[in-house]
This record gives sequence, structure tokens and C-alpha cells, in this order.
Amino acid sequence: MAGKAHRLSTEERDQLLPNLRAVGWNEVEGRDAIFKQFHFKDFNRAFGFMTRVALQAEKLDHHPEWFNVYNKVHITLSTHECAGLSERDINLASFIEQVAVSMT
Ligand SMILES: C[C@H](O)[C@H](O)[C@H]1CNC2=NC(N)=NC(=O)C2=N1
Repeated sequence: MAGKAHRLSTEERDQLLPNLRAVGWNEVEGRDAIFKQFHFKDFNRAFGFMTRVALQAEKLDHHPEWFNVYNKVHITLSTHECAGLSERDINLASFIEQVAVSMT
């Protein structure tokens, strides 16, 4: 991954987070991270979604924290390198949204 991750400034957050909030991402309490729950028709869709996200995560070298049961996928995004939210999380969240829309 090119460059070092930096924690988003207040200005960057004000600019970048509203779009994600509008589609269901929320800031985690007590931790600098964002979270969203996804629901799919069945496990096949959920796992297909996870597979596509996993391949992109590997490509970006930026990985989600996630939890899956049957058709539910819970995702938390944060950047370990800077111990908080960075642009990498915003980029991965945007990619995840595109995939989710195409799977539902
Ligand atoms: C060594 C490697 O670049 C790092 O461990 C990568 C891998 N995936 C990662 N994922 C996330 N979410 N944050 C990181 O800081 C991170 N760093």
C-alpha cells in the first residue's frame, strides 16, 4: 500500500462520512471505526458478497473485521496502522457498497 495511513481530520470526516452515513454506516462508540450490517437473501449471496470484498481487500492490503451468520454480514472498518479511521476505510466502504448493491 502506497504511503502511510493518517487518521482523518475533522474536516475530512465532515466531507467524507455523510455519504456513508446516508447508506447505513455508523461510527462505532468508543472506537474510531465505522460499522454496518448487511442482509442478503441467503447464505449464497452473503458469501458471494464476502468473496468479492475479500479479493478487493487483499488487493488493497486493507482488510475488514467481519462477522457472518447465514445471510447476515456485519462489517467494522478501521485502520490498525493509524489506530483509527483513514481514507482506506472510506475507499473500502465505497467498494463494499457497490458490491452490496449488485448482490441485492
Ligand atoms: C502489513 C500489512 O500491510 C498490514 O498489516 C495491513 C493489512 N491489512 C490491514 N487492514 C486494516 N484494516 N488496517 C491495517 O492497518 C492493515 N494493514
